[in-house]
Amino acid sequence: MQAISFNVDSDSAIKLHNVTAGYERNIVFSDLSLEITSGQFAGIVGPTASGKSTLLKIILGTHPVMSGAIHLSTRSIEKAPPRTIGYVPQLDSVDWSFPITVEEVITMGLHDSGRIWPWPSRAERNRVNELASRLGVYDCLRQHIANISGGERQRAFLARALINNPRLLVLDEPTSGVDIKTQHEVLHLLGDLNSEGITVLLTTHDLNAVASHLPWVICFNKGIVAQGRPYDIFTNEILTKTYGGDIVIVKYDGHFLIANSTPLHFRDRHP
Ligand SMILES: Nc1ncnc2c1ncn2[C@@H]1O[C@H](COP(=O)(O)OP(=O)(O)OP(=O)(O)O)[C@@H](O)[C@H]1O
Repeated sequence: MQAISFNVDSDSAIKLHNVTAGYERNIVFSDLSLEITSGQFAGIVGPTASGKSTLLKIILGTHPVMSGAIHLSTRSIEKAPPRTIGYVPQLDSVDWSFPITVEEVITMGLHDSGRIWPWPSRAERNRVNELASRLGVYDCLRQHIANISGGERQRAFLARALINNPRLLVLDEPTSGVDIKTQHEVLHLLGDLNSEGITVLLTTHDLNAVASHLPWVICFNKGIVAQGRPYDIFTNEILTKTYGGDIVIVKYDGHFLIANSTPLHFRDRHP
């Protein structure tokens, strides 16, 4: 049963109430309640198969919930709700052999309601060019999507997600498969979009990127383990509860670094 409503008066961008979701007989999470306030920049972290993508899919409405309700805000999205959510999929799931240029990828994000012709209008073309310039892929517009770098692909898909001026941006692992510098650039870009008023919700496996770029984190493992500011939430206890592994947190001078195992030589000296 899918129960999604669009709640005009709420300050929440997303509200889940007692949601149970999964696949046939595999219930991934049950009775999940979660609220993401409008204007939030939040990251969901958790081990593989913990249900992060499933959570995004039910928010996007591409996967049904088994029970419970989802409320999405609002103000600007009453007329065409789903299209005001921009979505960037996990790029691992994209078939790069598909014959499509960067320009076509971005243009595909345009919804076709009310359009007389199947091709973009001059204004839409200008918007594609403007977004491609802003995201640094203007020079790649005519190139095949297979022939650009991982960072450029991430930016092209981000441009596609932004083409309808969404108020909510949902991204599945935008920091995977790119180098550290590109990860920082992508997260800076998302921070800039967030400061322009777009609510951003993403999943990632990169705890250090979350720690240094995001104001809010949700530790998730088939349910919410904890949520809050990374500095408060990334404790040994919470991360061990989330990942169940050997996690080391080094805090120094207001900064911190998270490693997923203790180096062997350190273990030998500190058994
Ligand atoms: N289409 C599907 N059909 C059946 N089971 C699925 C499907 N998609 C995911 N699952 C199962 O649901 C569970 C949660 O998967 P999900 O993809 O939400 O996890 P995740 O936290 O996003 O993992 P990762 O970090 O590896 O992307 C897993 O056990 C997975 O095998």
